[in-house]
Amino acid sequence: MSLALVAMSHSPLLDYVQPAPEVTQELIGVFDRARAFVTEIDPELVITFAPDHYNGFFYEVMPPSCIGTSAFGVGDYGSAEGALPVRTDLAQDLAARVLESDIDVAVSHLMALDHGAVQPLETLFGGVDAVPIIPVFVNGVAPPFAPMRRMRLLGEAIGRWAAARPERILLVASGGLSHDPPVPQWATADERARELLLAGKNPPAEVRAARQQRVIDTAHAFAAGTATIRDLNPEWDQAFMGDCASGDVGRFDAYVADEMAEQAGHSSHEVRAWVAAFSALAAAGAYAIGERFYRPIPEYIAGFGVMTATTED
Ligand SMILES: O=C(O)CCC(=O)/C=C/C=C(\O)C(=O)O
Ligand SMILES: [Fe+2]
Repeated sequence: MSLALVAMSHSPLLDYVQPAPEVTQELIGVFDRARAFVTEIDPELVITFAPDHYNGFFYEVMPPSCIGTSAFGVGDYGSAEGALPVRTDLAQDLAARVLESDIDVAVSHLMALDHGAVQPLETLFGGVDAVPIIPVFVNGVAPPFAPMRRMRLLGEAIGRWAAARPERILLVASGGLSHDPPVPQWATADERARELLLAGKNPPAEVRAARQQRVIDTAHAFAAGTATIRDLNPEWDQAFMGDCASGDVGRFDAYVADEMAEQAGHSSHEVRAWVAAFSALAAAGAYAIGERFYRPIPEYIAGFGVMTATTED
């Protein structure tokens, strides 16, 4: 069966910081077009590829990737909280097939999903209950990172499984592109911050509120040109999207983790979700790009991209 894909940046700031009205209008337009694409595809199953921001995955045990057989939203930044409609039977089968193909993916029977995975579902479907999902966590914030080749191989294994299924399947990648939001780093964290990075599940409401306020304050400062985080890198973003559009997923292997952080910010590793999803699509055959939108949006601390694609029959 043919596959379809939507890859899009996310931002915790979508409902918290306002860009210029023309930018907001432009985003409303691109989200409308992405929704129309999804309506046309009418998927029966969505495979989400998304990072986590120390809400579900911690350094106590940090896998490079993980398939969820059951999941819930943590509700950060106003994203949906509570049980999510995971196709447990298919997720278990997918995990077994991926492992059989020599890819070491972790499995979670209780995966916590934050805005990274939930926001695109809400944007594309108006909520999280519209279509059953299989969530795939792709580590995009917590070094050390697996070589990008491993993300390609993971995606290809998932794509081979998906292409053989009878359901209409939509792949949704979430994250990126260049950006450097104030996600705590183990290397620079003090003892208290390290506790959160180690095992910070279910923080008290005031701790979550303080974390979120720090990100919102940084976004205001970044838009005003006074933040100390790395700049967005539109050239890097366009080159990466060009690699996604090329259909030659072997190009992803050339990305090197340290260079990515240097050139495009620490959270540029979130593009690993795009790499896995485009590689999954490519495993089902040649594909054609529909939407290709890009704009750097400092208010969202994001080089913001949206792409759609379908395999050619
Ligand atoms: O404070 C924390 O622990 C995490 C902060 C956070 O969640 C930031 C998220 C930023 C993005 O999702 C992004 O810009 O991609
Ligand atoms: Fe993120």
